[in-house]
Amino acid sequence: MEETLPLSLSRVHKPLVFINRLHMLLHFTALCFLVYYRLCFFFQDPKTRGTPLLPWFLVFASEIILSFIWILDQAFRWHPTSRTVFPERLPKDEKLPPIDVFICTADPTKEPTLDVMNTVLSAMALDYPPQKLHVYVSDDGGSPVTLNAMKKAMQFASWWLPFCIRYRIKCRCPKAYFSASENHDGDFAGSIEFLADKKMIKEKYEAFQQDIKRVKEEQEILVSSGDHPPIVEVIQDNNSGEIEQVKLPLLVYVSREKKRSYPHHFKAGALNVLYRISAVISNAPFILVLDCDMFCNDPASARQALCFHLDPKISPSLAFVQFPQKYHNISKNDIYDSQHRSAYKVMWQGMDGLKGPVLSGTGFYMRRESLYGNYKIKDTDLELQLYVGTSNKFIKSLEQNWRTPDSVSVGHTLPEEEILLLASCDYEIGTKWGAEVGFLYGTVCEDVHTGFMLNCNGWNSVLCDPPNPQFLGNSTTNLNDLLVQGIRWYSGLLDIGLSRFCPLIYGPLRMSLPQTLCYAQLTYFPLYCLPLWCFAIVPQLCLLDGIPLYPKVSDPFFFIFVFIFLSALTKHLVEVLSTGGTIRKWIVEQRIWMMTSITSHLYGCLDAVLKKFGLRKASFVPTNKVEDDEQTMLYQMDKYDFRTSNMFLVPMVTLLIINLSCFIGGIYRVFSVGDWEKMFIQLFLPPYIIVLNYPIFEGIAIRKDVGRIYPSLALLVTSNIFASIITSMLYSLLRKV
Ligand SMILES: O=c1ccn([C@@H]2O[C@H](COP(=O)(O)OP(=O)(O)O[C@H]3O[C@H](CO)[C@@H](O)[C@H](O)[C@H]3O)[C@@H](O)[C@H]2O)c(=O)[nH]1
Ligand SMILES: [Mn+2]
Repeated sequence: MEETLPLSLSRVHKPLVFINRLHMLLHFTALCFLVYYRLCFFFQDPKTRGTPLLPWFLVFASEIILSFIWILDQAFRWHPTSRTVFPERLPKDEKLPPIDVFICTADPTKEPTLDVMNTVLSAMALDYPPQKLHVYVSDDGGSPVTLNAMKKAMQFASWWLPFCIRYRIKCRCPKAYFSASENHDGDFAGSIEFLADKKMIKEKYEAFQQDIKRVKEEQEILVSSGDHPPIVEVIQDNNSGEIEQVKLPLLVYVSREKKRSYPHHFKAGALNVLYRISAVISNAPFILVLDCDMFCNDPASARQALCFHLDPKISPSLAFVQFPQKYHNISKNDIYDSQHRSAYKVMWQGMDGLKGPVLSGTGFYMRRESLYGNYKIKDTDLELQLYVGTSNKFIKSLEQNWRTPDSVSVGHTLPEEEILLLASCDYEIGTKWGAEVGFLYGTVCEDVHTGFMLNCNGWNSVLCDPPNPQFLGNSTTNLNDLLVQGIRWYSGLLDIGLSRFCPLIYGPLRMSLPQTLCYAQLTYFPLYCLPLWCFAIVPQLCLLDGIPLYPKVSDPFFFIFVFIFLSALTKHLVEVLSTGGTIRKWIVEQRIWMMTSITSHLYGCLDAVLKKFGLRKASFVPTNKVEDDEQTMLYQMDKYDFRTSNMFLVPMVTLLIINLSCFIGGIYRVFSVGDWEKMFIQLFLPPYIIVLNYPIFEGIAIRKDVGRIYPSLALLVTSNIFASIITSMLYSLLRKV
């Protein structure tokens, strides 16, 4: 009986499907009317139409781009699905497969070593047989600080793991456990023995913290963005813990070789090195990938993921199980939408109902075999060498099942030539690494690209989103980090859209239409910058000059525009509310959409285009993960922290100036001429933009705290000059053409 029970169930949200599709139909019909209205203009007699061609064309083009992205967006709402897992129905521990965990870190100055070690410890403490768990850390900084800290972490693990196991601790990231205001210590909460052990472990953790501090002080932090040799070391398990002797998972430090003259392909390159090295050490069939700032908040994720990977109905074509990214540092109103609500609460569910969610960089259990590319067992050794490189051990691993890693010499820098070969920077030259094998290169959004290609090659994925967050990361909670990270993402995403893997061309023959549209949305939504810039300038300038761009109030088409506007806003509001958000969250998301579109989307697109023409090199600046108390406080108080570069502030301030001045000028003109009926929508637009972006105005004119927009001469002069140039140039152009 037990064996026939399914390991997981999936459920389609039927009422949601109905509502979504009805909304699509209505909204789409209205869009068709809009296009009809705009097109009619071009067939009117130029003398009687009363509006110049250029502004009409610009606004129409913007509406077309918005509608295009809207259509792509609907694919996520076509077939939303969610899943439930039953890990208690899994086979016994002896029958479970081994798992390799990959953790990437790059820069100990931006990624606090203590936090990285907390991630490592939380992964080692997963609820899984320890002899079947192997944790590999990739240190792209090649820093002795990380290596030495790992040795300390291993010592602490020999206390921490037995404690977690004995008292069935739920949160096994020590930092999170000790800083939580309340812990669900379960049955043991009142036990004297537990309390004594907890006190003792807390002291050990404090000592561990001090150790890390000392390690940092002793070794001056040299982040070698330059050259360093490969180092692979298995960390010694002293097993000094006294609570109970338990076996600890294997812990391996890997710093791949770097030379300035060789491309290192950022995180994807680091993951591929781990992928090869782990293949010759443990070769586990499943791999958990974690960013260094994303700890395991619940030890159950491995078993939950196996509910899919071990399900004979799902597993043959299953590449990975993705858990949504969730964060521990989100405030109530989340003024930067740091949690990416729409992505992880709406879009991924939608993709799960198609061919599966896109790979999201961290928090996923990948099947090793799915990254082998198109290799076939019958390939000769020579062919395989051209494919995966010259390491015979690695080639052997392709055909071999997993093995227990007792053959490696623990505690030493691994002497094995072969392992160093696999971590060397020229290993991949002339092979298919990054093109067909492993994590793919060519964009800094390696996750989306790899996930897309897996889906194209026939692999599926699933989303696992249990009520208790399995992983918790650190999200960007200040404007500067948010926008800098945004540039990288949007540039990386558009890279894919502009490459030969453009989803709209590469996808349709390889996957269903809705899934193709989802990927197209992910790669093209940075194009939001074009319509948003247009809507922030063109209707406003036309208002100033009395050029109507929208139907007048008495025109039946007026209601089409009102309907589209309200329908989009209402749909968004309903989604925010139904995914646990508030009306304030809805406003915040609208605002952040505008702010990021005119800044990081724009710069991201420019970056991608320049890269396409070979005028810029790809770069991956890791996000800053050092917590700044002042910044955190501003975020918690819902105050934007405008301490960012003028590169971001100038566009915001410029557009604010244009909107304010055009509104004042426009009102004055409308009152003197009395054509408010014709200009109604254009009169509405600037105050809507200003009110929604009130924090920018407040930041310049009202706030006095550190996070305000400091009215430096450079900022004010540049913004005013930009505003004047845009106004004067466009103003005359829009009237004439
Ligand atoms: O050359 C590099 C650069 C970065 N990293 C690591 O990559 C991870 C992600 O970098 P982070 O700075 O945290 O970037 P985020 O923007 O927060 O990451 C998101 O976006 C990335 C793609 O741009 C994905 O890879 C991540 O999984 C996803 O969480 C971190 O663990 C870094 O240590 C490296 O190992 N080598
Ligand atoms: Mn990150």
